[in-house]
Amino acid sequence: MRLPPYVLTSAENVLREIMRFTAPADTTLSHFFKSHPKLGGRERGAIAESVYAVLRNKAFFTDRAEAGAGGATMRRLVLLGMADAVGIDALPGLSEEESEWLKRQLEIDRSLLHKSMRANMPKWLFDKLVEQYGEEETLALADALNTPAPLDLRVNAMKTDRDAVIAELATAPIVAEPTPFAPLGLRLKKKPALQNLPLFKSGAIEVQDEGSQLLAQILGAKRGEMVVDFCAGAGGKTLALGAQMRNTGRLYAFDVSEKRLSKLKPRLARSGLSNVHPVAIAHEKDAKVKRLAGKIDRVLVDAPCSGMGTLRRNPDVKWRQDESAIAEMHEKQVSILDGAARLVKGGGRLVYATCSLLNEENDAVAANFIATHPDFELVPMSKVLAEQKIAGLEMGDYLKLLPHKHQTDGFFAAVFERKPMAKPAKADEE
Ligand SMILES: C[S@@+](CC[C@H](N)C(=O)[O-])C[C@H]1O[C@@H](n2cnc3c(N)ncnc32)[C@H](O)[C@@H]1O
Repeated sequence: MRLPPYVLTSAENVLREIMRFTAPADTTLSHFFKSHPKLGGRERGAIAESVYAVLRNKAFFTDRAEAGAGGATMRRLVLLGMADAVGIDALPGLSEEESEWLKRQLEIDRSLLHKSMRANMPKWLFDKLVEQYGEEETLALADALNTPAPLDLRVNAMKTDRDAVIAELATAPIVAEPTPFAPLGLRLKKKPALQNLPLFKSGAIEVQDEGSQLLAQILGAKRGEMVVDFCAGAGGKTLALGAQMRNTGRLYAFDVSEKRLSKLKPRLARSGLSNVHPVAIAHEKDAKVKRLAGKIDRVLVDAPCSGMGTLRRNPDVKWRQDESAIAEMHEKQVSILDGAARLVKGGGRLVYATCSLLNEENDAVAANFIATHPDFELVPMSKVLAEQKIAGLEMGDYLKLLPHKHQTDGFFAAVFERKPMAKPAKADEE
């Protein structure tokens, strides 16, 4: 069935705003939908999907749209996005010329394109990835990053188990399969609205990428421990950690953003957890952090990062940043990790994690930490995965999840253990 003609104009308007790259695409889209309450579900879906298709394919689509004759470039860009998202047959009011042009563009064999255009990335990012992964793997990685992510769920083990959730979803009917690595993960075949399901309202499920679930798991938080989620944000990993601790012990959720922490509150209420303590801090050296120095069993630093591992969901991120932003991130990450490390007690663990694919934000931060913190040692990821009984992931020192290999977002993690504190000498004790 064809979409109504105003869908194309709406998509054009919102895309024009998003392509100024002054705000995240999902924020602009959600403002747009709020101010256009009459748009129906199918129309909203088509607008959002076409905008994301343009952002994923921007290098190629812009080249094609600019080369096209007649009419405005922005309309051609939207036509390419819409055709990609919903198919040419659903597009309303195309002139014969537009229809022919669109068909020709969709028939282009993209494997013959220049490599960085095929990867649909800014050149600086493509070059960085090629340096790290080589050209062939970068293209495979780019293909995966330019494909929409599946919808993953985490089952809240405090409330139910995976088999029971699969059975209840099937009555909706929603098809879900266990994720390959995370023991509480489910992957859905489609992207149904979940908010009104009793499973969601009761906190039995949360939406969470399998990679994020694994990051929380490798912290290895146990019952009764003192744990800090240093960059908790809206608490995706906090909720997983709290359940892992079986709602015992004390789990501090720190973040510098009160706004993000406030989004944790309703999720906490649904989850049934009462061991979580959200704390807004001013910065990583805040007195609230210092007060807990040397007292914490496990600290997770899910650091702010470029987010290049999440391009399947946030394709605008690659167009909104440049190389200088990555260098700034590195400095910030080093400082946050240093601040968080003070919390860890002797024998305790510190996990540094990002959703970036770039060495500067990952290996380089971990290497800097080890070089400047002789009281910590690296725990090889192969050992951590074995401890957690996570099978099927071949890792060396670090966790490196890659969309084209593991079907997760791109994630990095390093685990450090603080050496036991030296006992005070006898004379000191006396
Ligand atoms: C990758 S996000 C965290 C996502 C979250 N852990 C989750 O699973 O949903 C990084 C977070 O770090 C926070 N942040 C930035 N600077 C910080 C700092 N100096 N100390 C603590 N948190 C910080 C940001 O506000 C942001 O919420």
